[in-house]
Amino acid sequence: MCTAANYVAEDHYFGRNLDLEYSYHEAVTVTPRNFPFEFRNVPAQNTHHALIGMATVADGYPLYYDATNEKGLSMAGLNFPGNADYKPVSEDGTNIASFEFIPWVLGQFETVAEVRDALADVRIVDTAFSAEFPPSPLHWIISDRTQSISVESVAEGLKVHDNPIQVLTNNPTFDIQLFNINNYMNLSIDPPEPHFSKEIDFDVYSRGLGAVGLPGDLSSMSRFVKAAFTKVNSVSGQSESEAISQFFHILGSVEQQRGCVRLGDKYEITIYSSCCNTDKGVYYYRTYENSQITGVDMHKEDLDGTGLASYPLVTEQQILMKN
Ligand SMILES: C[C@H](CCC(=O)NCCS(=O)(=O)O)[C@H]1CC[C@H]2[C@@H]3[C@H](O)C[C@@H]4C[C@H](O)CC[C@]4(C)[C@H]3C[C@H](O)[C@]12C
Repeated sequence: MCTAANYVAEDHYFGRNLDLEYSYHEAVTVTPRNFPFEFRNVPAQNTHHALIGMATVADGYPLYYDATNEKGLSMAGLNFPGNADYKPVSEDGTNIASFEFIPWVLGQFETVAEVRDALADVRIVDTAFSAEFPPSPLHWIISDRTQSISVESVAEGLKVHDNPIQVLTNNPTFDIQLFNINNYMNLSIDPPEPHFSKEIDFDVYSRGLGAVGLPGDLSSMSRFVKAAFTKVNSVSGQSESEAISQFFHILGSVEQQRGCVRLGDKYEITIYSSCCNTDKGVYYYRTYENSQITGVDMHKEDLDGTGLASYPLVTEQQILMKN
């Protein structure tokens, strides 16, 4: 399971939890403007926007999980098993393999509106990157400072949904996730007013009673509601430190603790949580065992270069002893 969110304080932030029971040796990876982005069925982008995000680099190619470009456009792929349906390559339209979708979008566009227009012609195709990396069943959230869309390649074709909550989790399809929010419209950050009955003397005995009924389990639909409630009600100061802290708390509201979701002999955990300041091009992350925030600044790299810069995750706990 995974959760992604888009958030605006003074600056614009985008990030995600990657929830999984294993790792693909992901690293924070900067792709500079002149790294040649090759695509299997459409022309290469030899010059493009620079990107920063989390990727597995395979055969010199950045397989991005989530990324932001230097214009602030951001995108994340989340598991969508049983629903993702990629198509065979066809003569017409723009055929983009699932593993190419993030670089193809972030390489050339600046806003969600531009992406939405371009997607009218796009087919997500079932081409594998390699035998080792077959297509993963994904759907995507694409965000800029003002709006988000969810993109789903399903049996009926490519669906582009407005995402007014600006959160994405996993199954089911996004239209159902959004409809399900209706069931929680009574939740509130304020103390509840008794509507149950005039005959009963209710006692507001605890803080937080306005949100009784907010799901706390780790299923995808529940995480969507929990992350949505936390994010849309989030209040943070405008400083970088306050905004990042708040963003990690939003993701923390739906993180996975080892032991709560069993998958055979393993447990799903939040491998990393990320928060990219898309205005400044700084990618922050924490890992399951490293609660310290680590950052990589794309503007410290040679963005006019041709080579990838990849920073393996710092996964060891950093403890500040005071005596
Ligand atoms: C599994 C990851 C998503 C995490 C997630 O949503 N888990 C929930 C599981 S579930 O809902 O409960 O089933 C996804 C996100 C990005 C994916 C990776 C990226 O797409 C980059 C490459 C793409 C290649 O085609 C496959 C390997 C891969 C390296 C992908 C492996 C895997 O599918 C990743 C890591």
